Amino acid sequence: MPFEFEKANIEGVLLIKPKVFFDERGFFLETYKKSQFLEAGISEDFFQDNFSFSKKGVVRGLHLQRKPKPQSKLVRCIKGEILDVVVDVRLNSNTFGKWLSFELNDSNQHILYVPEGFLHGFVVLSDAAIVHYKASNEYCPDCEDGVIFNDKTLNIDWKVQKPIVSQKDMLLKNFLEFEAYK
Ligand SMILES: Cc1cn([C@H]2C[C@H](O)[C@@H](COP(=O)(O)OP(=O)(O)O[C@H]3O[C@H](C)C(=O)[C@H](O)[C@H]3O)O2)c(=O)[nH]c1=O
Repeated sequence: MPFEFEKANIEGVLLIKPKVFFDERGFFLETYKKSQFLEAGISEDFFQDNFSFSKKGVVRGLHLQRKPKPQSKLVRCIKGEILDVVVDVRLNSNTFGKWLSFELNDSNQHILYVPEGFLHGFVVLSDAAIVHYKASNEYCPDCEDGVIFNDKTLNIDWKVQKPIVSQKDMLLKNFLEFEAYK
């Protein structure tokens, strides 16, 4: 089976480990397969692919889209290394406010499944990083919400000294002001 699905310590979050086929030319791997992902419980369709390039120390996030266009995501770092962060903000979740971080890089080729109802962000640990991810709904600016990356309540360890953050992300609200996802 080309994929291994590993349950993370928050219900719903999956770390997906593709099988990499090496040969004298280089390597090949599948990065998505409907039938296997369905078996693992990822039944939704993905309607948009995203691609971002970021320099060392860049933090993107913490973002989510609310209904009517919520997004689950399949996140992959195709060049370099990122620390990918997810925060459970689902109403009545017993892990509400809990966050996890995962090192995704072009060596482990790991893919992170981020369900709806999670804030998502990442920081670039390598000189630069290219991130590709699938989203289960199309971009909806009016549905966007988020929390500032360095929120004191969440106290996420981003592992970089001088994060590079967009002006937009610097204006995101604190976690205590954030309305749970329902
Ligand atoms: C997200 C998005 C953005 N844009 C446009 C809007 C802006 O003019 C420009 C940059 O957008 P933004 O600064 O929101 O990009 P990121 O900070 O990388 O946002 C992403 O950051 C974290 C990691 C996420 O998980 C989300 O997918 C997404 O919010 O691209 C689009 O045209 N389509 C889109 O789907």
